[in-house]
Amino acid sequence: MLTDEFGREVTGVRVSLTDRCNFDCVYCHNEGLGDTRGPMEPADNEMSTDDVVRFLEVVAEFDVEAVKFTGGEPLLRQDIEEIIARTPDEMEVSLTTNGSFLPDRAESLADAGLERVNVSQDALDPADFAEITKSGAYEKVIEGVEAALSAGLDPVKLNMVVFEHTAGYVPEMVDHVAENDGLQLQLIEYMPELTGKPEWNIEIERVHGWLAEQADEIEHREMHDRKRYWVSNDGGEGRGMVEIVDPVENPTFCANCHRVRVTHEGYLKGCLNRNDDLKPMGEMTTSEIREAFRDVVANRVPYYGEYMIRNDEGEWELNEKYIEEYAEA
Ligand SMILES: Nc1nc2c(ncn2[C@@H]2O[C@H](COP(=O)(O)OP(=O)(O)OP(=O)(O)O)[C@@H](O)[C@H]2O)c(=O)[nH]1
Ligand SMILES: C[S@@+](CC[C@H](N)C(=O)[O-])C[C@H]1O[C@@H](n2cnc3c(N)ncnc32)[C@H](O)[C@@H]1O
Ligand code: SF4
Ligand code: SF4
Repeated sequence: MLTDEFGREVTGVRVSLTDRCNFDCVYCHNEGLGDTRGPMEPADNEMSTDDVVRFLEVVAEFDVEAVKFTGGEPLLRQDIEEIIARTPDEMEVSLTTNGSFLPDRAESLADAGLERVNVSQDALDPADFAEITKSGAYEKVIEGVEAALSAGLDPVKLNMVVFEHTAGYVPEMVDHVAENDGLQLQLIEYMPELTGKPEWNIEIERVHGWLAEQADEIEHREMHDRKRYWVSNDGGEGRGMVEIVDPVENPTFCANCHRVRVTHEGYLKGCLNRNDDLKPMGEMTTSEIREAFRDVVANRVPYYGEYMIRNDEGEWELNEKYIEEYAEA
């Protein structure tokens, strides 16, 4: 297993399979790659099936235990079942999707070897949902979640970005997962770094505080040091798990980050928030990919706490000293 200079073992990879998407969510960071809008047809710049599989075979040699497929909308790729089926057996496979294609694909994805799925769902009302996602596919997403449960994917996590537009929907989403077996909720702190609009931020500590009052059990996940709250619904007959993903300005989160990313164009990327460490794998041989992966791991830094530091006024800013050293290396 490879470990970076900050003692962080790399146990997982996140592979973006496309930057195309059929939604246009107002908050979208597109895994650090900019706009998802554009043609929906397969694009020439996307990694081929074989290249994705080759990369996974290389990282399996380094004992990487898990792969997450994401995007853009990963289910716009028609070969994702093949990619999953060809993923090395020892790796856990998960997927993050907007859910709109799951009604037709959940079964084939599970048959191919998908174990679990995260579905983005920011609201329980079609009009609210449409306002955030700029999509009328609410019913498809609800059907998609049902299809994922019926296909045996476990758990099915609902991803909800908590920001100004959605903060008021948190209690009903918590009740929703408590009432429905097999569902979990991930409340994701809105990240303004790549999208602008810092005015949409809400204080995630208030959500932690509210959940701590509701919860009958609180756990810590090793990954990112995330907190998990077990909450019962209003009537007390259901119980659900709510995890908070709160990376922003959180050195503890970054200190427990164990993932390397790959862009849809096949660039290795050490951190969601950085684009200055990209390494293209396009023309590389397998042994060159091995070396490039070692390099990216060696150059990983916790984004908050090293690449970004607090200045004398207590504000976050780029650590010029670190960047100079990094540029010289
Ligand atoms: N800054 C940062 N944000 C992350 C990271 N991992 C997840 N997030 C945020 O959480 C969102 C949802 O993550 P998912 O792709 O559903 O997966 P996950 O929750 O990280 O992983 P699992 O819980 O293992 O399924 C991401 O798109 C990011 O906005 C990370 O390593 N760094
Ligand atoms: C970029 S999307 C890609 C996968 C798929 N299209 C989806 O929406 O689930 C992955 C996750 O990032 C989250 N996300 C996107 N922009 C974000 C932002 N600015 N802050 C926090 N999370 C964000 C989405 O809610 C989604 O759960
Ligand atoms: S569905 Fe996912 S990739 Fe598409 S716009 Fe929304 S968050 Fe971004
Ligand atoms: S270092 Fe921090 S910001 Fe970068 S990917 Fe890891 S957790 Fe996210």
